[in-house]
Amino acid sequence: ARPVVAPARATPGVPGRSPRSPRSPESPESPESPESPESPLPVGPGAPFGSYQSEIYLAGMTAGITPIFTTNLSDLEAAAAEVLSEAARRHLLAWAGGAAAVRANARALSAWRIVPRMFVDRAERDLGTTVLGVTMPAPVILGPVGGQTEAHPAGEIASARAAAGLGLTYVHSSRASTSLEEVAVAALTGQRWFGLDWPDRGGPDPVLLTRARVSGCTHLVISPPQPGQGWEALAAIRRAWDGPIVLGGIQDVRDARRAVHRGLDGIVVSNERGRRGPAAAGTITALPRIADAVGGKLAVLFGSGVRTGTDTYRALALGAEAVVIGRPYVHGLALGGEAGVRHMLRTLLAELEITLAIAGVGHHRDLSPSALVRD
Ligand SMILES: Cc1cc2nc3c(=O)[nH]c(=O)nc-3n(C[C@H](O)[C@H](O)[C@H](O)COP(=O)(O)O)c2cc1C
Repeated sequence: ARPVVAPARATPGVPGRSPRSPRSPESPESPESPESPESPLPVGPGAPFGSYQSEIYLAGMTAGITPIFTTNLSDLEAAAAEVLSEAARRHLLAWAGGAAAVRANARALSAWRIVPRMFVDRAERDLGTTVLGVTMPAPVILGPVGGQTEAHPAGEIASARAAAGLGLTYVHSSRASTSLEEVAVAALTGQRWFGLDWPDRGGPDPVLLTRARVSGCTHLVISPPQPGQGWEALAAIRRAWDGPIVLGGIQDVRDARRAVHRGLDGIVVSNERGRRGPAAAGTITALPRIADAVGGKLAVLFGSGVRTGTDTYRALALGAEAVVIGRPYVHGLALGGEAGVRHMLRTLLAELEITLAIAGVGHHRDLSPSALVRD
């Protein structure tokens, strides 16, 4: 069987490293090649997510087409490490020494176990949802990640196109390696939000926010203030942005309540890539209490360490309306450009749908913490 798309690319500038399996002569020129025979079956908004496994099986059986890379998302980071340069690995795999926080997140998530149900007839499953007025085919958002051309030459354009193709929302980072306008043109039909760093005293750059607006970003996702930065900038952000505003980095019930009082429309429960020092507990530990305290008053999203469909299920059961993923789609990008991001997303969504089926749940809005037990 030949691979669907050749592995992303060689690892430039790293002596002694070579891509895992070199591109064969009959492989397409680039992962973005329109001819790349990704699957004989239809893909796109409306394709049932849970059928991806049987699609992969059929494509292999009937056409000799194998998936672009592993469907075991827990192995994705290691696979991406194989094709990335040393510099890219440092930037994309362990962010600013946050490895301890990453491990704590993974440990805390995996401690929650799924409770399988029997005697529940659930033929119909629906992953669709609406978050802050945006209709989504699944509760999964691609979070802001800057500098994505380091993972793959097609960078943010590939990620935004893969998201748009599946109808998922993509958050464009203000530190992206590709401009807002280029991404808008490349992924015109996609839902796009804008990820902004907390501004300095001078307030947000009005030109940047206007460009985000004009290029089609509807919502703002802001990183939390750093030590020494006050809340004053929030009023200026409000004045400069008339759409919904989501604040990231929330880990504490009191901060979540403060976000409600300050009129924010949503929060992301996340640990800021561990930049605030190693977390004592994984971020998921804080989610149930925060969701209890402020759920219904603003949108509660979860965005730290989600790697699989099972992790997504865990976060939804513990009170998140949707999850925000970062590194996993960048690993998919490194391994196969746009097709790699699409494969990663479809694998995660298939897994989520199958996990819901195992748990006997038709829609994730019916999930509650009782759908999990703790080790
Ligand atoms: C290489 C890299 C760059 C990132 N750049 C940004 C950024 O520009 N703005 C932002 O708000 N978050 C940024 N993030 C944070 C992600 O959006 C996400 O919150 C974080 O990676 C945690 O999610 P994950 O565990 O799924 O990766 C970045 C993360 C990584 C790994």
